[in-house]
Amino acid sequence: MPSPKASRSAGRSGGSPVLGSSNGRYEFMSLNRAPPPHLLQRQGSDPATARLRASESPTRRRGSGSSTGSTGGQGLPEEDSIRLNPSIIGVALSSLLAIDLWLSKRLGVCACEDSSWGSIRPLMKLIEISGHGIPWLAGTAYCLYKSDSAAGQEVMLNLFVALLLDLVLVGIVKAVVRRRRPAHNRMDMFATFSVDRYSFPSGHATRAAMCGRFLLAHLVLAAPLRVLVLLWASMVGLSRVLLGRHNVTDVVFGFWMGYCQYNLVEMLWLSPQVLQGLLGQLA
Ligand SMILES: CC(C)=CCC/C(C)=C/CC/C(C)=C/COP(=O)(O)O
Repeated sequence: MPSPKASRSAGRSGGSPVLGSSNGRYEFMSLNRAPPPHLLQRQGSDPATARLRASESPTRRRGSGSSTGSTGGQGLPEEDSIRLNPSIIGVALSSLLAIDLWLSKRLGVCACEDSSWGSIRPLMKLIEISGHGIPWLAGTAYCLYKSDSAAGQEVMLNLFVALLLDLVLVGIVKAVVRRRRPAHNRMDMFATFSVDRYSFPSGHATRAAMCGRFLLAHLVLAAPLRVLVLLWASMVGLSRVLLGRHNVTDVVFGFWMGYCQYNLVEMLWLSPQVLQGLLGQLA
């Protein structure tokens, strides 16, 4: 008389779904266990699964052939189940990057004058300049010089330091990641550093997010102006993709990085006492 286990196996080979039911109950396959042969056969016929399996570690591929024999189907060694995860993360990352490249190319509608939205390229370039480091540094230095209140000087000096910090941090990440700008970008940007040939993250997006938060937190602005700040920051980010300067992920990460940079600025905030010391040393 066949054992219940044997009859379940027989039922499966008779065409039950991959993660289907036997005796009316669903079964789920552990990632740590080698799949039964009938599942391997099915997976091999599915191109997506075949790609997944091809990216598995050699150890796992070796193991899947012998594990039922050597371990009696009890499972693979711990190290093998750990190695499976990076391959899944790898597939997820490559898919995200493929979507990113495809979407960014489609959205790069102002990349040159004869692009589909090429007529608004000058407007996008104006928005680009509004988020550039030089006008921000020059404007902040001017306000610092003109400010006659201690509170105003404190805010402007901290904004100036924040802008310098942003340039340094973005420069470091760009130099480490070294992601090329999109192929459809025309490198006709105003005043760039050598690291600015790299695109990850968008320096304009980090600046827009950080300065946007800074202005909202430290300037007393009426509601329409607060909305304008948010709109400006969003437009700076969007214009990077429309101009073909960046991929979408460069801008999304840039916004996140700028948001976090503002937290850092708050932590490192230069107090009036420190300021007086600094100004005293300068004088
Ligand atoms: C005083 C001083 C060191 C000024 C340097 C300002 C400068 C050249 C900033 C670079 C701004 C820039 C072109 C960033 C690149 O932005 P992405 O959004 O294209 O990454």
